[in-house]
Amino acid sequence: MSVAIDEINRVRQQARRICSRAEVEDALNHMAERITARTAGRNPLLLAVMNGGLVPLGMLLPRLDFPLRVDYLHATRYRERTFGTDLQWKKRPETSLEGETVVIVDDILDEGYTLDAIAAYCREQGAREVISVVLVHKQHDRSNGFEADIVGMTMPDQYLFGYGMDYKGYWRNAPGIFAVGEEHEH
Ligand SMILES: O=P(O)(O)OC[C@H]1O[C@H](OP(=O)(O)OP(=O)(O)O)[C@H](O)[C@@H]1O
Ligand SMILES: Nc1nc2[nH]cnc2c(=O)[nH]1
Repeated sequence: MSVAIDEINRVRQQARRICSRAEVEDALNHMAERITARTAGRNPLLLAVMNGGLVPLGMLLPRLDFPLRVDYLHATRYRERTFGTDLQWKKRPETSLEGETVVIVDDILDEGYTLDAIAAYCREQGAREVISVVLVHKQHDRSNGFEADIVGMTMPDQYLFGYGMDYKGYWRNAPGIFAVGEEHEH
């Protein structure tokens, strides 16, 4: 998809900051404590859900001081748009999941279909336990009912970017969590 860089800059300028960098860092600290309590000593395999899971997992790793391994998978429903459709698998994890304690890490749980399908896949592959972790859980009535085990923050029903979450492929790097203005939501 080609997007005019002017639009990308405008979206950032017009966005509302929902969460500061310090607030996100604080949420990451709490998430790391909960992941540690749940999985330290179990030799877990952490899976980043690319692309958005890259940032929260990268920021969690130095906060987790026990033996663990890291792999990734790539599955996407939004594909750089602001609405989701079918889940497309681009890459399955390389590591065998048989008998593993698997920790799936993603940036956001919105309608729930992405993590639901990934957790189901991990179980089908023989994972011993599957723990899902998200930085953000968005609140609305369109959820499929899937709940993550560890949630950093809950957020209102707006299209968000920053800390892994993109706007048309951009601003995953934004230092905070921002809601795009309504004029850019679709
Ligand atoms: O709960 P859901 O409504 O299923 O949506 C959540 C998913 O949407 C985003 O991924 P996206 O498909 O945008 O791909 P990305 O990770 O490359 O941004 C996000 O990273 C989650 O994986
Ligand atoms: N960037 C981004 N990706 C999403 N995927 C599902 N919901 C969202 C959202 O609000 N922002």
